[in-house]
Amino acid sequence: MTSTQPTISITRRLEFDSGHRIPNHDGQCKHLHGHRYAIEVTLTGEVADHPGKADDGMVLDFGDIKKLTNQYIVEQWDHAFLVAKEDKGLVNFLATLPNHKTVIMEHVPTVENLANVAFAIMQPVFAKAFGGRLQLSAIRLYETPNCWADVHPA
Ligand SMILES: Nc1nc2c(c(=O)[nH]1)N=C([C@H](O)[C@H](O)COP(=O)(O)OP(=O)(O)OP(=O)(O)O)CN2
Ligand SMILES: [Zn+2]
Repeated sequence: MTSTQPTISITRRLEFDSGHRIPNHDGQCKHLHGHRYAIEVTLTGEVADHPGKADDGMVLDFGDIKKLTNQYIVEQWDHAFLVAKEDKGLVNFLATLPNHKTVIMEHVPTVENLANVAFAIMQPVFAKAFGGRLQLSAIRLYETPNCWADVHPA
């Protein structure tokens, strides 16, 4: 039976702090620096019609988006230095710092690439959770209040 319910998108925002650099940048961003990133996770699905239940009237409890995004992204990247594997001098330097939280990325850590990685991590997580009834429809990652990248399903 096909559903008559409209789909609705909901978005949960979380923030974290990370260091990075863009090694071949022709401006300031080639230097080691950091950002307070903000990630906005948008899920699309039907609103639950479960009178009397905790999730009645929700696509998903915002707390569930927070929990999973914290687990898979924020706890991994917060107060970490995000470095491209090709940035070998820096990778080697960071490895000399005892217990330093370093995340080695496949590609240069632009906001586009980081948003792409976050989407690739979170898409299967949300596809498997909650009975497969939700779609990760967007990830928006802010590098600064003025600069961000959006990723949507292919
Ligand atoms: N397309 C991209 N361009 C740039 C990226 C990026 O990830 N993708 N990153 C940077 C720098 O890392 C930096 O984060 C952005 O610096 P900037 O342009 O200076 O942004 P601000 O918001 O700090 O700029 P204000 O001048 O203070 O408004 C560069 N480019
Ligand atoms: Zn930067």
